[in-house]
Amino acid sequence: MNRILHIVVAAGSGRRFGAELPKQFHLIGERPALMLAVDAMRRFGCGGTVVTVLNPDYIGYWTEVCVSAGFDPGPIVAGGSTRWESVKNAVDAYGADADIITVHDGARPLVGRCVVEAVVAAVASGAKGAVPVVALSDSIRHVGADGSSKAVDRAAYVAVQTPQGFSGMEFRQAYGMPYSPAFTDDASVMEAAGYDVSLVEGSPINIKVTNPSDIAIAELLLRQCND
Ligand SMILES: Nc1ccn([C@@H]2O[C@H](COP(=O)(O)OP(=O)(O)OP(=O)(O)O)[C@@H](O)[C@H]2O)c(=O)n1
Ligand SMILES: C[C@](O)(CO)[C@H](O)COP(=O)(O)O
Repeated sequence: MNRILHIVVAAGSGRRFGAELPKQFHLIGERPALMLAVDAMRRFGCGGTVVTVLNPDYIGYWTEVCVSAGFDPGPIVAGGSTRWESVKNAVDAYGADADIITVHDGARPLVGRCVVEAVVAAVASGAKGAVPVVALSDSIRHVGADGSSKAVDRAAYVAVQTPQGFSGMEFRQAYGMPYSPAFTDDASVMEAAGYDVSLVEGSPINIKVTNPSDIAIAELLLRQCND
């Protein structure tokens, strides 16, 4: 049987969200976004341990929120100043013997069963990495260094979501390599280490809370999911 580690990264400060309380702690309906994200990985993640990565300044706060909601926070790891460092800290602390490691944004509270299971199944079937993607619905332009822009073929691009899943051995090796500012997600870390990543179907509902208006959108989507 595969040993699975799910890492939920939630150590960001939410600069674009712009509130004093980081976005992952804001309520979506009745529960904080992070609680929904952790709960989804527990329910849909095919077993395994769910570890949450937090800024050390918020570990006490989050533990209190969980206790008063009767929610088990599970293992918590201190994050770093980049998403890459936050993931690395969790891999170093809990990933030594995991066959499959997934990483999910604590700011994606609405991830559903189909997406999580598709990611885990792809890795369990031999993919070194699997990422959920969705088609783009806006037109896309390439912007040059001089500010000029040119339309590009949007069919050649997809938008990437989380959770992203990986074979444990290769993931540990990839996260043993030096940091690059080009790493925007875990698939880019794996690719830099020479591994191919497979695509699975994501979901338009699996949005990342990034700007304040995303809270209202997430609440509407959550209500729709529960109807
Ligand atoms: N040092 C960091 C930075 C980000 N994250 C997490 O990675 C996910 C995706 O990052 P993003 O949406 O960029 O969150 P923030 O970094 O908080 O937002 P911003 O870039 O607007 O500051 C979030 O769940 C965030 O908490 C993390 O664990 N550690
Ligand atoms: C990991 C991610 O959510 C995949 O789309 C995304 O790359 C995070 O980007 P951010 O700039 O840290 O929000």
